[in-house]
Amino acid sequence: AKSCSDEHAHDHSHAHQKRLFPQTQLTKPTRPLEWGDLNIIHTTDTHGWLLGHQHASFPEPNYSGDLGDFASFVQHMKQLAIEKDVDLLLVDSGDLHDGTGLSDGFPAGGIDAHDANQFIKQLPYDIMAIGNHELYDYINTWDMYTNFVPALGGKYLSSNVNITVFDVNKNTIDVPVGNRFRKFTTRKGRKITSLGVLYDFTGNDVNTTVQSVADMVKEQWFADAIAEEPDLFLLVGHMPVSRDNWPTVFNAVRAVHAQTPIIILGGHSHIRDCNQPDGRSMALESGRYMETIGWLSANLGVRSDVDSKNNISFNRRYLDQNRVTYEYHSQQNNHSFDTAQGQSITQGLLNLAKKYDLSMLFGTAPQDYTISRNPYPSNGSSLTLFINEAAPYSLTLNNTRANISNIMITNSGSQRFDIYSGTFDKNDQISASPFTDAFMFIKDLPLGVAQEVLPALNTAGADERRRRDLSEVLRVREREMEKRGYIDRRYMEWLDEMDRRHDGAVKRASHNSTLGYVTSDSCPGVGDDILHAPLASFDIPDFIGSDTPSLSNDTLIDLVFVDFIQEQLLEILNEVQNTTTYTDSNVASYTDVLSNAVLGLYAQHAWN
Ligand SMILES: O=c1ccn([C@@H]2O[C@H](COP(=O)(O)O)[C@@H](O)[C@H]2O)c(=O)[nH]1
Repeated sequence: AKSCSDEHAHDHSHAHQKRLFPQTQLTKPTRPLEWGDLNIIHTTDTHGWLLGHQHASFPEPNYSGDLGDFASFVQHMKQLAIEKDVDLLLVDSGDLHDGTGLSDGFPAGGIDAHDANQFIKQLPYDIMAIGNHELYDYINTWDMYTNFVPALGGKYLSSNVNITVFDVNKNTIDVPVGNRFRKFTTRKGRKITSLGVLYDFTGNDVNTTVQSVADMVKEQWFADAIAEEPDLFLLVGHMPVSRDNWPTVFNAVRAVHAQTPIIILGGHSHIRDCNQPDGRSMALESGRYMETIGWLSANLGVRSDVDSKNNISFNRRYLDQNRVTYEYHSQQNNHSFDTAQGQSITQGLLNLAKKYDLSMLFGTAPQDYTISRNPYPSNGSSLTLFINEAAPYSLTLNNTRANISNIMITNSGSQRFDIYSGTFDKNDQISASPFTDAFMFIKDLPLGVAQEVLPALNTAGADERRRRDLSEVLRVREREMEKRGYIDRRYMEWLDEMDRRHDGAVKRASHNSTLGYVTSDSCPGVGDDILHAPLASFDIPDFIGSDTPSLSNDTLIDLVFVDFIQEQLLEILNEVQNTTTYTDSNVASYTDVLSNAVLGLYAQHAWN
C-alpha cells in the first residue's frame, strides 16, 4: 500500500495539524529489517524537529513522521521483539535543543526545549546522551539537570560533562548533569555497560564543564565502570563516529576487554555514517533533525559466544522518518498503526505549536532558498538572502547607525535549514535560523581593512582543508574550530561527496527516484532503507558577508558581525592589519535584533 506523508502538502497554513489521509506518494521500503538477537533503534540530533518535516517538496516528505508516529513505531517494534524473543533497545545521542519552533519558539520567560522535552520523556529510551546544544546556555543545562534527568531514572548519561550548582550549604559544587555510566540487564538477560560521551566541545557556557575524552578515560570511575566484563559495551555519545575521539574510548575498553562486543552510537556531524573498528564492534551515526532513524542489529549469541573470538554479524539501516517506513517495518497499516500514546504525543505537540503560535505568518516566500543546493552567492541561496538582503534590512531598523556604511558578517552554519516557497511562518523562521545570537560591531574601520576580514576568515579554513595532509599545525587549527562548534562543514562535505559519487545530476534528471540521502559508509552492504537520487550540492564558505560598499578604502565604516564568531573575527582582524590591536573592548552591541528574528522582520517587509 502506498501512503503519503502530509495532507498539508498543498496548504501550508494548516501545517501544524495531524496528517490523516496523506497525499504525497512515498516509496515503500524494499526489504524488511534484519533482526538480530540484540537490536537498537537510534535517534540523534533531533533539535526540536518533533513534528517532523511539513513541506511538500522533496526531500521533505521523506521525513514527515512525527514523534507520535515514532512512539507508535517503537511500541509495535517492542511487541515484535517480544514475539521474536530478542532484545530491542532505544538510544539517543543528544542535541535536543535549538532547531524548530517547538524547542525555541517559547514565550518570554520560558526555557528552550523544556516543553518539547516533556514528550521525549514519554518514550522508552534505554540510554540518552548529552549533546553540545544542551550546553550553550546554562539555563538549558540547568533545566536538563533539574527537570529532564530525574525523569529518566539513571538513563541520561553525561560521562564527561558537569554542571556547577549550589549544594545544601550554598557552596558551589561540580556534579555530572546526568549519570556517568549505566549498567543494566536487558529483557533477555544481557548485561550492558553504557557511557554517554560528549566530544571535546569548548563552546559551552560558564558553570558547565566538558572534560576532554582523553582525560575522561584516565578517570578512576571510568576504570571502575569498565572493569567488570558485561555482555556488551554500549558506547553512546554526541561525537561523530568518524574522524573524532571514539578510538580513545574504544581502545581504553579494548585494553581491558579484548573480545567483548562493543556498539558505538554517535552523533553531532548530522550525517549517516557507519564503520567497524574491529570484527566484534560496530559504530553507527543516524543523521539529524528527525530525518533518519537508525537501526542496528547484532547476533551476539549466548555467553559462550560472547567469550569467543569470532567476528560478530552486525547489520545497520538508515530509515527515512515517515509513516510508510514505520508501517512497513512494524507490519501495520494506516488503520492499525497509531497507538493511544502515539496519538496523544502528536496531539500534545500540535497543542504546543498552537500555544507557541508557530503558524504566525510573516509573509509568503516567492521561491525556495537553500543553504547548499544552490550556489553561493545566487538568487536561490538562503545564505545570500540572509546576509545580502535580510540582515542589511532587519539589523538597521530603528538603528542610529543605519546611515553609516557597513559590512555584515556571520557564519554560514548559523543558517540551519532551507526556506521553501509559500507561507513563511514563525516555525519556518526559527527552523531556518534558530540561534539567539547578538550582532556586534566595531566602528570606524577603514573600508580597506574591513573588506579583508571575510576573505581572511574563509581562507584560514579553506587553506587548512587544502593542506590538511601537509601541516600538523593547520590540522590542529581545524580541530580547534570543530571544538568551538564549527562542524557544519562535515555535513556539507558529505552532501557534496554523495552528489559526485552517485552522479547526482544524471539521477535527478532521470526522475526515477525521489530526492533524498544516498549514503556511502564503511559498513558492508547498502545502508539506506530507500534508494533516492542525491540532492544537489554546492560548496559554501564557512563565513558569509554583505556586499562591500562602493567607497574609497579609507572611508570609515562599521564592521558588523554575529557574537558567535567574535573571538575568531578579532584574531583575524589583528592579522590583516597591525595599526591597532582590537580586543573585546572595541566591540559594542549593534542592535537588539537577534539572529533568529532577522528573517521574520525581512519577510514582513519584503514578502507581503
Ligand atoms: O549560538 C550558536 C550555536 C551554534 N551555531 C552553529 O551551530 C553549529 C553547531 O551545531 P551542531 O548541531 O552541534 O553541529 C556551529 O558550527 C555553528 O555553525 C551558531 O551559529 N550559533
